[in-house]
Amino acid sequence: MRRPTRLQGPGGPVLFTPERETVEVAPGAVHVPGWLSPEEQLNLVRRCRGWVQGSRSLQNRTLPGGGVMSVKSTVLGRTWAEPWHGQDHEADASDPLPGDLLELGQRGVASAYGQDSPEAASFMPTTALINFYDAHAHMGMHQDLDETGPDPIVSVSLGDTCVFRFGNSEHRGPPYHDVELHSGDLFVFGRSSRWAFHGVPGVQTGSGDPGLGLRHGGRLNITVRSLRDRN
Ligand SMILES: O=C(O)CCC(=O)C(=O)O
Ligand SMILES: [Fe+2]
Repeated sequence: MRRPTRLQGPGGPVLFTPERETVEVAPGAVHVPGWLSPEEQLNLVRRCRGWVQGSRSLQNRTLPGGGVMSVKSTVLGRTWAEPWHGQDHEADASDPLPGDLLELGQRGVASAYGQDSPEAASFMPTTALINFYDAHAHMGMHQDLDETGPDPIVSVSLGDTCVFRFGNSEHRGPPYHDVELHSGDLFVFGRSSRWAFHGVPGVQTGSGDPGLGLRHGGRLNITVRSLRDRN
């Protein structure tokens, strides 16, 4: 877990960042750097390529207020009751979450909160959201409110490094922590941080390993979630 990471500036020198260690950024919000091995990252990128075909292609979604997101997204597994932000396939409550993602989510919770934690025993994810960030994409501060239950959100990063802004549960302004998420990092937020505002102000273009196979660079983010019935 404690290994130094290297950051390649676009066309610039290789910068050495300090050792990165697991940090509980706020109660219940845990950053685990270097969680996935390079091989696991490569496999996950390959799997993502298969998952985002056809009606599940990555698209710039329209927000309920009419704005178009700069991030391209798709959802796998169980979807929200209403067609999701312009998702063009019918919501299907029986869609199974791919087994690799179910297992990824459960492993993530166990790594962040401990194998013996209540969350590790009970987390049964139903849904995964895949986000793709190109050089110009960002995500504004928001709460993840679509899942009504208290289950944690499990987030995995692949490709370019980003700044993940993790705020408070009251409003979208400061105080917040800016956390660098590198390829292979895990970030889990639940418990009293479950409703914290968070966002991605930007990605460091070209910082990802070209060997990952993201043809034009960019960042993939997978969040594994548990969608409960609203009533
Ligand atoms: O890209 C990320 O790291 C965060 C994504 C996110 O917050 C979301 O999809 O709700
Ligand atoms: Fe979110």
